[in-house]
Amino acid sequence: MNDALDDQWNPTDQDGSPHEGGFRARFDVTTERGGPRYGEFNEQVRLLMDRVRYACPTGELTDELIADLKSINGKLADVQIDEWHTPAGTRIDLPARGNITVPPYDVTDAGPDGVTAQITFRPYHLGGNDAAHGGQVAVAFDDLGGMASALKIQGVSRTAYLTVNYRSITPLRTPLTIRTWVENLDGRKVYVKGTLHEGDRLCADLDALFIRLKPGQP
Ligand SMILES: CCCCCCCC(=O)SCCNC(=O)CCNC(=O)[C@H](O)C(C)(C)COP(=O)(O)OP(=O)(O)OC[C@H]1O[C@@H](n2cnc3c(N)ncnc32)[C@H](O)[C@@H]1OP(=O)(O)O
Repeated sequence: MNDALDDQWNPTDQDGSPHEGGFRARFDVTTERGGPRYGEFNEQVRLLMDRVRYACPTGELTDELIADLKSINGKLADVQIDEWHTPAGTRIDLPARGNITVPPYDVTDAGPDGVTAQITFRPYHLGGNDAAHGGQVAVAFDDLGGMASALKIQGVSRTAYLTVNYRSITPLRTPLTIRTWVENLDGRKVYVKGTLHEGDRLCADLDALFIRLKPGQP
């Protein structure tokens, strides 16, 4: 990868400190970065992906959309910073902490005993036949399984394995309940379980292992 590309994907850290490992033990969460309408901005991006997923534009409209998107991407190119200071991932007041790459969830309960959240898979999370893509269900379990691990060990861990059993169809556009909790701790090994329900119906369950990172471990 050349230097220009490397800079594009790894913008310089704002405070110049070296990365402390796979995830930083501490980074500032916020309700302010991106401004008071950042949540609305997130929603527009999600809506864009919903519309793109089901759109069949004419060639002329595709030309117009490319021009519009180039303009938007140009504006965003001017405000790139490192991952530790972006609103996406640190805006704790927004669904999925403002991270549009994760299916939007709202945490309703979180602590050392586990995490409960309401999650809604969007139209753009389509796998097929109006059901959620299995990989998107795994993304949700990874994010919230990682959160359960972090809250239990009060530290950072990485996913070693993540097994998802798909028990029944996971619907789109429907509020679902997702739960994750630490089942067992064995040294650095954090065994996490999880469930995804529509009402009483089990859609999927999780069996995962997270490993607590050693100081400085990438
Ligand atoms: C709040 C926000 C949450 C966001 C959560 C998002 C989480 C993520 O997506 S992380 C990204 C995906 N994961 C990765 O990229 C991880 C890549 N893998 C790695 O970095 C390393 O393999 C890592 C860190 C998992 C383990 O490596 P290392 O720290 O050297 O540990 P290592 O000594 O190999 O293993 C520790 C123990 O775990 C066990 N172990 C490690 N991997 C596995 C595995 N896949 N299956 C079973 N056991 C395993 C080892 O056998 C060992 O056991 P014991 O202590 O009994 O001998």
